[in-house]
Amino acid sequence: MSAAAPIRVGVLGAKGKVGRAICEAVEQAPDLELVAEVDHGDRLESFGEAGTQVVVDFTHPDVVMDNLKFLVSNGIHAVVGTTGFDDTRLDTVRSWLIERPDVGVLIAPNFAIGAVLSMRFAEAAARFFDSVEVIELHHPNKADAPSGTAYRTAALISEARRKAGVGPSPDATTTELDGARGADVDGVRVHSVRLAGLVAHQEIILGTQGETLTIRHDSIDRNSFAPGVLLGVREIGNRPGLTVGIDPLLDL
Ligand SMILES: NC(=O)C1=CN([C@@H]2O[C@H](COP(=O)(O)OP(=O)(O)OC[C@H]3O[C@@H](n4cnc5c(N)ncnc54)[C@H](OP(=O)(O)O)[C@@H]3O)[C@@H](O)[C@H]2O)C=CC1
Ligand SMILES: O=C(O)C1=N[C@H](C(=O)O)C[C@H](O)C1
Repeated sequence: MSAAAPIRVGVLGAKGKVGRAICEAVEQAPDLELVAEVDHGDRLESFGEAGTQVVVDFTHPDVVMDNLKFLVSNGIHAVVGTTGFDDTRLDTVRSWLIERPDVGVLIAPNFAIGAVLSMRFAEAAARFFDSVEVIELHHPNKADAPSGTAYRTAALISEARRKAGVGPSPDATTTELDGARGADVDGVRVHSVRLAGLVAHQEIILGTQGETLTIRHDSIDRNSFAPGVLLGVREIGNRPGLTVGIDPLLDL
């Protein structure tokens, strides 16, 4: 019996920090073939010309919607790590997919397995503590703040507390310098640190009577995102429609 043909993979943002790590990981995977590398100024049409089946996008929040629209309308599956997806954007992607029910799109705020688990742990813990705050820490070249992971973490925490009937975190601050208490994301305070030497890190701090719990994840190398991305590349052809987060691919 002959082995299945390798999946033909393209990378958008191929010269970027994460794009480079993904190209390397695809090249090392025997069941995948890197057939197109596209970066700023290159033509998206080269994906079609190369017979690309799945494109991985790690570009910029300002351009990712145009990229996705092109991929979906050309019948190419997409695995997207680029941030900036709020509910409105996700609904727009769903509306494009109605026209192309054969296409799968996976959008994940974080492909690192530890980061996904840390969000789940925070979601589970959220209802047992009076207070919860999120601190995300990244390299200083990051375009967006808060991080996509922090948005997702805050949403999961907020929903878990709402379902359990837990009230807002206590906070008696009446006088503050703008920004001192971070951003309010779904009722959760999120603090963004940008620091040379860092890659991608997040702490969720929970507190209640006489105890605190800190859940911390550190991506110390961008190859931490590769296993989750490759899992998405292998699975997305069998998952038409929109999948948000890699949780269902991990049976979480
Ligand atoms: N979901 C996840 O697990 C992760 C998500 N991310 C997200 O991925 C995105 C990229 O991060 P990172 O690699 O650090 O960023 P980089 O800036 O290092 O890389 C982005 C690359 O995309 C290129 N680019 C910009 N516009 C286009 C375009 N229209 N078409 C093709 N290429 C383009 C950039 O070129 P130029 O610089 O010339 O503009 C650059 O080479 C961010 O949104 C980040 O938050 C990052 C890590 C993990
Ligand atoms: O820009 C980054 O670096 C990262 N972006 C994603 C985010 O905004 O959450 C994922 C990870 O934190 C790295």
